[in-house]
Amino acid sequence: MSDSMEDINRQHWMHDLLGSLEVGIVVLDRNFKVEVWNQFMENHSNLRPSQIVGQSLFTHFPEIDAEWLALKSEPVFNLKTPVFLIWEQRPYLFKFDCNRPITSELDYMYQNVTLFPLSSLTGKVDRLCMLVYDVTVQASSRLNIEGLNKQLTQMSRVDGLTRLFNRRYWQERFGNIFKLAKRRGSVDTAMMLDIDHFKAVNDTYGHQCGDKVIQALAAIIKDTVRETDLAGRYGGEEFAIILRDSNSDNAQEVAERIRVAAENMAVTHDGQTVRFTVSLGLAAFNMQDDNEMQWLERADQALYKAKENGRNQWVTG
Ligand SMILES: Nc1nc2c(ncn2[C@@H]2O[C@H](COP(=O)(O)OP(=O)(O)OP(=O)(O)O)[C@@H](O)[C@H]2O)c(=O)[nH]1
Repeated sequence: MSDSMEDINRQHWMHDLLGSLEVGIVVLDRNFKVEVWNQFMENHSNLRPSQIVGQSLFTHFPEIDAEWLALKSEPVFNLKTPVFLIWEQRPYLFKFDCNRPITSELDYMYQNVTLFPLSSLTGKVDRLCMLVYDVTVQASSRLNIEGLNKQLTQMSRVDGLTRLFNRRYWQERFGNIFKLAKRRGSVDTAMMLDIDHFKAVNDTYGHQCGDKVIQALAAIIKDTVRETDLAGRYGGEEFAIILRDSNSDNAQEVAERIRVAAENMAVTHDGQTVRFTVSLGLAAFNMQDDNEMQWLERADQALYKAKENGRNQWVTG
């Protein structure tokens, strides 16, 4: 075979090689004009090399931030070092559809991209090569795991029946609020509340009905407190709330709102209407408290007094 035939032959199988790679290969000049566009890129963009070669990359892909890419490519041209663009920082460079609708919930192909210099015989770098890797499967499983971890963390903090914070997590957060209050002298008020004669609800209507009453009270609490307040299920039918930036007067208003809402709430169970009331104890943060439990204890004492005084009321300790 002659040398020129050998050359053509080589070009032919090199072309096949580039075409069969499951990686995008793009060669760009310093002005981001496309010089090579392989089969992978064609398959995913629906642009044949004849439609894009010789044209600016940005004409066809306006989603690519030209300034940003120029900045990223600087070390490739000037320092002759490769640059890696990872999906965790930017999910994709080319907005290609995800072609794995069954295995992935992601809308677009996630990509890792490598940019490396192509030097001429004289060592000058006038072109860079871009390798585009489809990492949708890896990204999808990583995002799934992260999502599951978030869910697990959430589940470990929240009480299943009421969706309020459970006692363990509430206590942890309460500890931090106390430390902050001690440092800043914040105006926060602790509130303990408990359903009156709840045992009778369970005994009369059954445990399931009791659960519904607990849920109804939790809903009232969620509706009444601010997002910045800390509300948790402290025990069976006992709840604890830290009302942030609330002095005794503000807290009494909140307490009264909860008390009235509970009194007016009708829970239906097996065709029967169940009514209930709550008692509440309040204690504003006091610099003299040595620890958070002393503060909460004052709210608990106030709750005890509210029970003693006849229930369906709030008392400030
Ligand atoms: N349905 C239901 N009942 C619960 C739950 N946790 C605790 N309890 C019940 O709540 C009742 C609490 O009763 P007590 O502590 O005697 O208080 P009470 O009957 O509300 O009386 P006072 O608080 O004095 O007004 C008990 O019967 C517990 O079994 C729960 O998650 N669901």
